Amino acid sequence: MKTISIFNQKGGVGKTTTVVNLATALSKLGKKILVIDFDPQANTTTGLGLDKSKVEKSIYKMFYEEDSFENYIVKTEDGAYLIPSENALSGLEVELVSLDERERLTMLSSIIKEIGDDFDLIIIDCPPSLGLLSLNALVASDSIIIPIQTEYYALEGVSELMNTYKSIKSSVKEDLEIEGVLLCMFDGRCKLSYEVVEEVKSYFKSKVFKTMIPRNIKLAEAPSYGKSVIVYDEKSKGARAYLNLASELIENIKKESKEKENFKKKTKEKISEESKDYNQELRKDEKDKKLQKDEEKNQVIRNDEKNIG
Ligand SMILES: Nc1ncnc2c1ncn2[C@@H]1O[C@H](COP(=O)(O)OP(=O)(O)OP(=O)(O)O)[C@@H](O)[C@H]1O
Ligand SMILES: [Mg+2]
Repeated sequence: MKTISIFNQKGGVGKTTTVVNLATALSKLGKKILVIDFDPQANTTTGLGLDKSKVEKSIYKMFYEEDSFENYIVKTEDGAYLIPSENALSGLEVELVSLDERERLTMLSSIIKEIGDDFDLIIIDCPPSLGLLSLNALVASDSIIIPIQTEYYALEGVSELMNTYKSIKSSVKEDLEIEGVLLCMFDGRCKLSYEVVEEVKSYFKSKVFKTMIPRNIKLAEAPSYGKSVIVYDEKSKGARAYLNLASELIENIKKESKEKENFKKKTKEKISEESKDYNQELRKDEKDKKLQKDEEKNQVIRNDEKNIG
């Protein structure tokens, strides 16, 4: 199981649209996906068909109640599972401040650990800020997907975002990875969009997903029906783009885990090779010592014989 945060402190770049549609697309491809809406705006919650004013068992409540985690998970009509949010979650930011530094950052991690290995993937929607809610989401994640809107100020705030990422990596979560950078709301008729794509690629290099999300009216309409675009209009460009992204992500994760396995295997082989060499050397050393001792003994005997003679 892997946990991925969809993160960019800039507002309106396509985080929630990506969470809702990527999660649904992955479910459609047979994966068991849990979405955690960790934004007090609760747009993912409504986008997946729930009335946020009627939510009782939200992620916010999970921080205070003793109930078992299954009771907070809802199966959405679009196929993914969801732990919903509610506006009251914004209060958590203030409440976390009173905790000690480590606990303040690891509260969501502890909750996710309880969920265990029930899902193939957990996807977290983050609020548009670098506050404690986002930091908790990053610390709880194995990797992040950074959606970037292909518009004039696309890279604005990216250095701040990268500084936050690096500071989390060097303090609490050494192995936090960038899963990929996703170009959103791409407009093929606009020259500027192509320029922004080049700019983002020269900054993030191979980390940029091959799939780009086009600006598509169906993507904007679907949330008002409480549906993902995959269910709202499966043939739309938006739906196809998120289905492609889901396949690309699955391939990347497969590749990554193969590489990790190979690395583990190679390290194991290297260790066993080294210990073999070491044992051989040890045996040779012992043999040499024994030969030397034998030689010394023989010398004593020879001397004795000489003396007797
Ligand atoms: N590819 C797209 N084509 C058309 N509209 C889009 C697309 N992606 C997102 N939108 C629309 O743009 C707006 C912002 O998108 P979204 O809510 O996903 O951004 P966000 O990063 O989650 O915002 P926030 O920072 O407020 O949480 C929404 O109205 C959404 O419907
Ligand atoms: Mg959002």
